Amino acid sequence: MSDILDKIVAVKREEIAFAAKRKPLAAMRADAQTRVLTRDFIGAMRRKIAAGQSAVIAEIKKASPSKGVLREEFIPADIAQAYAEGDGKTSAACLSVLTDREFFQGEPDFLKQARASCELPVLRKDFMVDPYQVYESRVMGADCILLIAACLDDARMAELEAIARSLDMAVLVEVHDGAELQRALRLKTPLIGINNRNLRSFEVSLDTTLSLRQEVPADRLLVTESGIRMPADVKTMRDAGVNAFLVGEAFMRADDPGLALAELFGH
Ligand SMILES: O=P(O)(O)OC[C@@H](O)[C@@H](O)c1c[nH]c2ccccc12
Repeated sequence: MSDILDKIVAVKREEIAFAAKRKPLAAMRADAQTRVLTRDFIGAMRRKIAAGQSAVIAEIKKASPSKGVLREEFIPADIAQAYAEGDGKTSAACLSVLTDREFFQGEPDFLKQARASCELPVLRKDFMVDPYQVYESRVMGADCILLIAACLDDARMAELEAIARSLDMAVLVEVHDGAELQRALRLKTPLIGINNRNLRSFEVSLDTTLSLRQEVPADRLLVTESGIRMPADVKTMRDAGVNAFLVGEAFMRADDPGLALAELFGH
């Protein structure tokens, strides 16, 4: 267990084994297959961009392993509504909800509550390593899942993507370096996230996106993730042709996350 990512993955495997005792894979899969209608995650992003706006995936995250608790009063339904409304002019395209308990103090119920309180498509933000979690995501109500390239080999990544697609969920594949990006580009999904935060050291640098962006083909939708805090950060990205963002902490620390979003992205 050399670093935090290995530790997280180990905990995930334990959680999956435990959950599968109560509800076996076959039952979870069958349940997932009865669910109807996801919300169009990629469409919601593209619509914002087509309107000349930034496509913001606004995150609902109580705590993080690097920063601890980010927000004391934490009511996912209220935060989701605030994001969906913004200031009436500038608002979120989609939501991201942390469901990991151990490291981010998240819960599956947070996703359900957030999704029920608005019309935005929702990304389940967790560490996917097993098909079980993909079926479970669909049962939770997720419209999109995150696949972190650093946690997955090629075969597993493609397998999890195929399951997500078969269940009508979108996939955001997350990378942090050129090698991971090349692996991600072999998937079918157009949604490529470049995480400015190194998940092993927690160091954040917006140069991660700026230096990798040219390697992302124009038919993919590049999402810059983490460390976006100021209007100047947004401008730097937009000037570089990056129009999609995943933002958490800057909103979680604000009294009104929806107004904070409008302040950061309204221009
Ligand atoms: O809070 P920030 O710096 O705005 O970052 C949001 C998001 O990118 C970050 O929460 C994140 C990106 N990839 C992840 C993978 C797992 C957990 C969390 C993340």
